[in-house]
Amino acid sequence: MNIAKVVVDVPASQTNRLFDYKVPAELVGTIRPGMRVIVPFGPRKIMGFVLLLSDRSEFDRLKEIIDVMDVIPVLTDELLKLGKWISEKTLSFYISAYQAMLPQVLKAKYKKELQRQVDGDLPFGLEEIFAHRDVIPYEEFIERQGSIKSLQKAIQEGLVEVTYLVKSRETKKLETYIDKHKEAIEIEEIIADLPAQATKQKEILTYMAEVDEPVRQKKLLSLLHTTRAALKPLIDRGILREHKQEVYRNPYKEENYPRTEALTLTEEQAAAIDPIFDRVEHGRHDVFLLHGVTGSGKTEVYLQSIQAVINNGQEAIVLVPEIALTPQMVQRFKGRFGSNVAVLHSALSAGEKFDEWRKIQRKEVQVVVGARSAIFAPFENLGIIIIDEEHETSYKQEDHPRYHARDVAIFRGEHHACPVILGSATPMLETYARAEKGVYQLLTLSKRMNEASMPEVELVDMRSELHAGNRSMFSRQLKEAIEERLARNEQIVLFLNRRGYSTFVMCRDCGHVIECPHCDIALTYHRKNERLKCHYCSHEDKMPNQCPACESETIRYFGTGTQKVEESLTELIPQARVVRMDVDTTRKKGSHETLLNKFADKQADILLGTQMIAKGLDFANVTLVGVLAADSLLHLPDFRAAEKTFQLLTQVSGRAGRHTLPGEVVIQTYTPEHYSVQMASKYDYTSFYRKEMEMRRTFHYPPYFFLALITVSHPNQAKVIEVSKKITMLLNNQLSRQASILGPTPSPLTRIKDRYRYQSMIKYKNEPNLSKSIKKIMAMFEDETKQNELLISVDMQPYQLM
Ligand SMILES: Nc1ncnc2c1ncn2[C@@H]1O[C@H](COP(=O)(O)OP(=O)(O)OP(=O)(O)O)[C@@H](O)[C@H]1O
Ligand SMILES: [Zn+2]
Ligand SMILES: [Zn+2]
Repeated sequence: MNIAKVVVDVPASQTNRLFDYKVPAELVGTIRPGMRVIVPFGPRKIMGFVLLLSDRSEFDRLKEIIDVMDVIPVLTDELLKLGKWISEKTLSFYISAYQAMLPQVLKAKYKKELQRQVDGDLPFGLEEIFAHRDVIPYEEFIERQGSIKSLQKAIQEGLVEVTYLVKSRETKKLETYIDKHKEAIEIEEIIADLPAQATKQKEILTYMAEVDEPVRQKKLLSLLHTTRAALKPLIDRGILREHKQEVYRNPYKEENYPRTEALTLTEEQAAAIDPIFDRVEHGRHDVFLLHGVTGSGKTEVYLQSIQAVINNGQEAIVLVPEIALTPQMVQRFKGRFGSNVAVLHSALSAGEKFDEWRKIQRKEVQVVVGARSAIFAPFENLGIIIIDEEHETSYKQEDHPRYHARDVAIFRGEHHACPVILGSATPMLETYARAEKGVYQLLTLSKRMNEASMPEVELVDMRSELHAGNRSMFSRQLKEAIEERLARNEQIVLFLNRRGYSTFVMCRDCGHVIECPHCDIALTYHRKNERLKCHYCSHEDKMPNQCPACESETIRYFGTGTQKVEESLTELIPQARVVRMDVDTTRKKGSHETLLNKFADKQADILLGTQMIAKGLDFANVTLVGVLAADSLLHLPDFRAAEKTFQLLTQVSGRAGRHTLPGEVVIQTYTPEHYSVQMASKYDYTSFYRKEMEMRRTFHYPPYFFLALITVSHPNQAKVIEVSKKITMLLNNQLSRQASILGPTPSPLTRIKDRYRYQSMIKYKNEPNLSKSIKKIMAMFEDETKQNELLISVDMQPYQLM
C-alpha cells in the first residue's frame, strides 16, 4: 500500500479528482486515509487529504508525498464518504466539502519564502532586503518593493530559490505546571533548613510536598498569594521543576452550570419518546418529526433521548440554530450532561472551537451541541442526531458547499443506523409533507406544560391607528398592555423584525433614497458615528446635510431600527427599563449573556430585540409579547415569505406565558387579513399547512416541485444577460417537458459590489440528468469564468432567493 490517492487543495474543476502520490518508505504504515499531507503540485507544495491507499496506479512516474500533517486522521472513513456525497449532491469541489467538515484552524496556510543559495552577498539590491538573512518571507520582498526583474534573474542564476511552505494554523494552548523534583522527605528537610524569613518559599514547598500531581502555576501562586519571584529560586535550585502542558481553552466552565435531573415526563412526552427509545435500543434508523407547540417540552424529550444514547455507550449530535444557541440553551445541556458536552458556536474563537472539536475527536465527550457545522462532529458511534427548530433556514449553508444540515443528518443517521429527530413548533412545509406521507414518523406534543393555554393573540390594524391619528410605532392597545404589565411587575418581550426594517435615508421633498453606489440597496444609517453603511459591500459615507438630488435640507432617516424603537419607547413610557438586544449590542463576547441575565434578574422590564430573541428563551415572568410590524417579511420576493411570517409570529408568541402566569400577545400589522397572520394568531398550524400547500401546488413550488437556482454575475450587464440567456437555452434543450425554467430575470438584488446579477430558476419533478447537464454547461463556461470576471453559481436546494 504505497500509493496514496489524494484530493488536493486546489478548488477547480480540472483538479477535482484524485491524484496519485508515492508514499515514501519512512511513512508507509504511518499515513492513513483521512490524514492531511503535504504534496508537490507543479512548482508548489500544497495540502491534500488522503482518501485511499492502494497498491497500484495507472501512472508510472509518481511524485512522493513530502510530509504528513496529522498523527491521527482528521476525517473518519464515514466523513470521507460523506464529503464525496456532499460534493456530488451540491455540485461543489471535493476539497471544499472536506474543508467544510473541519475546524477553520485545520485549513492549510501557505507561505512563500525566498531562500539564499550562496554564501556571499546577493546582487541587484536584493541584499538590502535580505539584510544578511538566509530566508525572508516573500511578502516582505513585495512590501519593500523589491524588483521582480532582478529577483527573476537571481533565481535563474541560482542565487535565490523560491520555496513554498504549508502550515497548519492549529495552535495549542500551553500552561506552566509545577512539580516536585525531589522526594517529599527531602523537601521537608529543605524546608527545615530554609531561613526563617523565607516564609513564602516555605509555604510553597509545604504545599508541594503534600500534593501528588503537578499543579498549575497560576493556581499555585493565587492559592498562596504569592508571585513567581518566590517560586523561581526553588526551581533554579532544582527542588521543584516546571513544564508546559497542553490545556483546553474552555469557554464553558462546568462549575457555572448547576446540575439538573430528568423530569417526570408528561403522558404526551412519554408517548413521543417511546418510539425514539425503541430505535435507540434496536439500533434502527428512522427520521422522526417532533411537532410540538412552543413550550410543550421538546427539549426535555431531547435530553432524555440523549441520556438513553449515553447509557448505551453511544454519542449524540444536537443542532440548534446559531441565533438560538443562547447561554440558556447551553445551560440546559451542560446542566444535564456536565463535562460530557462539547459546544460548537460561532462566537467562540478559532482556538476554542478547535479545542471543543478535539474533545469530540478524542472521544472525551459523548454529546455535542452546536450550530450547522456541528453535524460533521467526528463521532464514530452515533446513537442519535437531533435538529431543533428544524424549519430554520440557517441550516442551509449559503456558500460552497451549499449543503443542508438535515440531509447530512439523514445520511449519517442511515450510516450509523440511528434515529434522527427533527423538532419544531412550525415544521417546514416540506418536512410536514414527508411526515404526512409516512416518510418521516410524526410525533406530536399538542399541549403546553401543565396544560397552560397558548397566549391570547390580538391583531392590531396599524392602518386604523393611523386613521385615528396615532402616528407612533406603538398602537394604543400595545401601549396600554405594556403599562398594565409594568404596574404588575411583569415582563415584556418586544420584537422587531430586522430584515426590511433597517434605517434608510430619504428626502422628504423629492423622495430620493440614498443608495450604495455599488449595490442595488439603500444605505443604512448608523447613528453612533453619523455614517451611512452598505450591508453588502463595505461602502461607507457621511450622512449628508442636503439631498444630493434636489438640495433640499429635509433629508432624514426613515424606517425603524431597534435603536429608534428604544428611543420612542422611553419617550412614550419613561418609567420602562429596557434591555435592547440586536447585532449592535451583542457584538462583544459575553454581552448576549450579560443582557439576558439582566432581564432574568428583573433589572429590566422590557426585552427589545430582533430575530435573536424570537426563539429558545424561557422566562417565567414574561406575560406580554409585542410584535411591532408583522408584515415586514411578508413582502419579500420569496415564495416562502408567508411560511416564514407564520413561523416567526408563532415562535415569538410562544415566548409569553410559558409557566404559571397567563400570557398575551399583541401583533401590529398592516395586513391583518393575510392568511399567515390570521392563522398564526390562532396557532393553527394545520390550516396554515393546508392553505400553503394549495398555493405551492398551484404555483409549482416545493414540496410539489424541486428547485434549482442558477445565478450569473458580471460587472457588465449585457454580458450577464447574454450568458444567462445562453444557459437557459442550453438547459431547455436538455430537460424533460415536465420541467420549466423561469427567467433569466434580474435577481431581486440586481447589483452587488458593482456586479450585475441575473437568475434562472429551474422547477422540476424528476430530472435524473439535471446535475450532469448543469455540470456540462458550467464546464463550457469554465474558461470564461476563470479568465474573465464571470461568475456562475448553482444552488441545488435554494432557500435564499435574493
Ligand atoms: N415533564 C416536565 N415536567 C415539568 N416541566 C417540564 C417538563 N418538560 C418540560 N418542562 C418545562 O417546560 C418548559 C418548556 O419546555 P421547553 O422549553 O422544553 O419547550 P419547547 O417545546 O422546547 O419550547 P420552544 O419550542 O418554545 O423552545 C421548560 O421550562 C421546561 O423545563
Ligand atoms: Zn430631495
Ligand atoms: Zn454596497
